[in-house]
Amino acid sequence: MSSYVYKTTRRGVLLAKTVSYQVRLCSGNFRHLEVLKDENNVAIVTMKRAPVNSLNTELLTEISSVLTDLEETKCSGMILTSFSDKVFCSGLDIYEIFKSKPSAIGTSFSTLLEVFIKLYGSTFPTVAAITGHAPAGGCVLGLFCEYRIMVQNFKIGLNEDQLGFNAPSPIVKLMINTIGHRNAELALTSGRLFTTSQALQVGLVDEIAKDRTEAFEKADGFLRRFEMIPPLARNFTKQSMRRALLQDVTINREKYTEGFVSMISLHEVQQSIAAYLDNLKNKKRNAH
Ligand SMILES: CCCCCCCC/C=C\CC(=O)SCCNC(=O)CCNC(=O)[C@H](O)C(C)(C)COP(=O)(O)OP(=O)(O)OC[C@H]1O[C@@H](n2cnc3c(N)ncnc32)[C@H](O)[C@@H]1OP(=O)(O)O
Repeated sequence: MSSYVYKTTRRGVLLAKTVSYQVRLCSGNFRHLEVLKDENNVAIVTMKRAPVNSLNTELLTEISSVLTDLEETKCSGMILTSFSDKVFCSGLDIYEIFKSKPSAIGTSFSTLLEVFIKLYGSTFPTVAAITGHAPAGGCVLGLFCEYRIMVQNFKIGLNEDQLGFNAPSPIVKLMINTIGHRNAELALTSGRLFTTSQALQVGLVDEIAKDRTEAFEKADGFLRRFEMIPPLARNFTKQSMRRALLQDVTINREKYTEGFVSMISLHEVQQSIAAYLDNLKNKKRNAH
């Protein structure tokens, strides 16, 4: 697995080969995350759960705990990225929702909602540097951030319908807020995965990068936009734009979790997930 080092430039971060100025966050000891901060208090959070950053409860809990830490240490911005140059995040760990106990499915989903509340509602600006594919929960993580920069020639989208279940309503709303009702309906009902350039066209991502380095330069550029904006004003505006969805998920977290568990536990849904997994394995076999 590659280990990346980030070099500080002006107020942001650039991928670099040499060790430099940044400080490693000491407050957490993470198995699946690397968290670096530059001298301007910008955090680079790199998911590194090989091979494809599938979101199991452990990784989600680590993300949640980093977000708490970043709030407490008054972080001035965050870049969320992946160790991989092929996959940003492959979504929820399918093996935690396939043939699993309802309690395990519930814990995984409820932790995802906790991440939503902290990431979508963060006081600091957030940007996803999407260095590879981002299906389902991978796209969801990107949507929780304020801005998405995606490396060319990958796929992103909410393909839940392909797995046999529907995307819960908060994420449908978030998708509508991002790409509009018509595009969201067409995309969600077919479980569509967009190529990077299609995603840009529809507004699912904000910028395209040719590679990881450019994605970081652009992420840095996004965070620098706020240098002259008083953080308090920025945050009030952000919270007012996001309040309705945040309140809904905060108040109804248990209800949404129960709904997700019931849906995933249905026999037909489990059968669809099994077929989807077979298909994934066959694709891999045929590729070799
Ligand atoms: C307000 C908030 C509301 C939130 C609502 C959220 C609603 C629910 C959200 C999400 C649901 C989900 O995320 S379900 C998961 C859906 N994920 C996918 O459909 C992705 C499936 N994977 C792929 O398409 C591909 O693996 C890939 C494009 C991501 C990578 O392809 P690549 O060719 O590089 O790698 P492989 O396919 O060979 O995979 C390698 C290895 O990883 C295993 N794998 C892949 N994805 C997952 C996964 N999601 N969970 C667990 N494991 C996964 C794959 O089986 C391979 O394993 P083996 O090497 O053992 O065969």
